[in-house]
Amino acid sequence: MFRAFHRVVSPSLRQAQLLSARTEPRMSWGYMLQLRSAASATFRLLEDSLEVSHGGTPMRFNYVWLRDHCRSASSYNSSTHQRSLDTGSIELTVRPESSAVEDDQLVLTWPDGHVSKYSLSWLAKNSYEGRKKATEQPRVLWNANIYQNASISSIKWDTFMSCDNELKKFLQNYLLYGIAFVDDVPTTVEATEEVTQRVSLIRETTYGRMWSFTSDFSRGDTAYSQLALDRHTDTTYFQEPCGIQVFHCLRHEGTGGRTLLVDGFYAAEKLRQRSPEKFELLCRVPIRHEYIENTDNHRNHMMGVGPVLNVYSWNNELYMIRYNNYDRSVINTIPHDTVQRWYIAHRELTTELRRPENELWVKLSPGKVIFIDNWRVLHGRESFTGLRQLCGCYLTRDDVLSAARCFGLQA
Ligand SMILES: C[N+](C)(C)CCCC[C@H](N)C(=O)O
Ligand SMILES: O=C(O)CCC(=O)C(=O)O
Ligand SMILES: [Fe+2]
Repeated sequence: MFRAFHRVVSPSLRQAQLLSARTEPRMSWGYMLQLRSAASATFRLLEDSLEVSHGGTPMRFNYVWLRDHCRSASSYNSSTHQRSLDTGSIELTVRPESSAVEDDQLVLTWPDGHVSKYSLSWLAKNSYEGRKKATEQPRVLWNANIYQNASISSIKWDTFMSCDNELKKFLQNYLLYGIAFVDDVPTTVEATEEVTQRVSLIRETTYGRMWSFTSDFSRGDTAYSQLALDRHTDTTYFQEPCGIQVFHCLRHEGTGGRTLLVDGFYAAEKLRQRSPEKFELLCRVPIRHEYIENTDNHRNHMMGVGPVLNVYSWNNELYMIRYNNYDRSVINTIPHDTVQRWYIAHRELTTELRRPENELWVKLSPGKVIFIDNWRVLHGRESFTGLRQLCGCYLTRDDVLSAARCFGLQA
């Protein structure tokens, strides 16, 4: 917080300070407010924005933005956390008529007399310059060793269902690693449904709400066979791929059938380090995925378009990988010279994803429910023999993240 004295620099002094300003943008009007305190900050009113220097990089706040983000009672309803102000009514050339510092707040008075107040901590937290350097979601990227050495304590059904602290612990694991387990779950579809509803809402898809399947070819997809499945993310053919995949193996009388898990972000970050331009290409080139099903009971034609790697534009942080070589459709969204470069980049990512040291193999035994971040962690399976029954569902990502945030976790 900044409880401070301030000093309004007189217009004659302003010129001098202007000249001494190093590489800062031209300040053609306004004046400087100086705050001296433990957290000292300097405010400068520039042509089109307010500049706040506080510690490191100066932060710039556009004037329309400042008016738009006014938290006064007439501009913002703090009980619904919604904006009341009509942004369309703000003059796009608006500038504060005067400014002052009172207590912990920067006070701007607009030409129509409206007064807006902003605390330094609020400005710092909401600046672009701050977000650019910050991480949206802290994660521990892993290969098999890293994950195993983390020795994450197991979460048990009983306490998970009754104790909020266990749920919080589970969500923390899930956010950090992109996978989390609940053990000792009764081996029924109903109990699996209950355990997932503790976390989020179920996302109903063409496969149903809760699904339970065996290798009976009941659907037109390789998942419904005994064949091995290479690492992939699911529902790449949705415009928004499902956020979370839940698996519970209710029974398996036979051999094989282990589950393969690979942290897609670990592999992608390796690619970013080794070949930034290949990483960048995979972020930029849109690829189509498709699911075409034409069986007696099911007719579907799904299509989703998006790059293999997705990063936030402001901080380049990865937030989604779409990787499914089975469901990837015809590439016709890029010119031929880019196609070759895309295959090279895709090959290097594939090589990373296939390194044996990155593979975490687990045998899902009845009672063990796994939650997989389908935007980050790839899954696959070993071929198997015998009767194997797997149930599970997809969850909505928004609701999982919301649950985590309500516990105060960063998500
Ligand atoms: C999970 N469940 C068996 C219901 C569906 C499997 C979907 C398989 C599809 N190829 C994909 O990867 O999205
Ligand atoms: O059978 C398995 O273990 C998983 C199959 C699969 O990839 C899926 O259902 O999405
Ligand atoms: Fe899958």
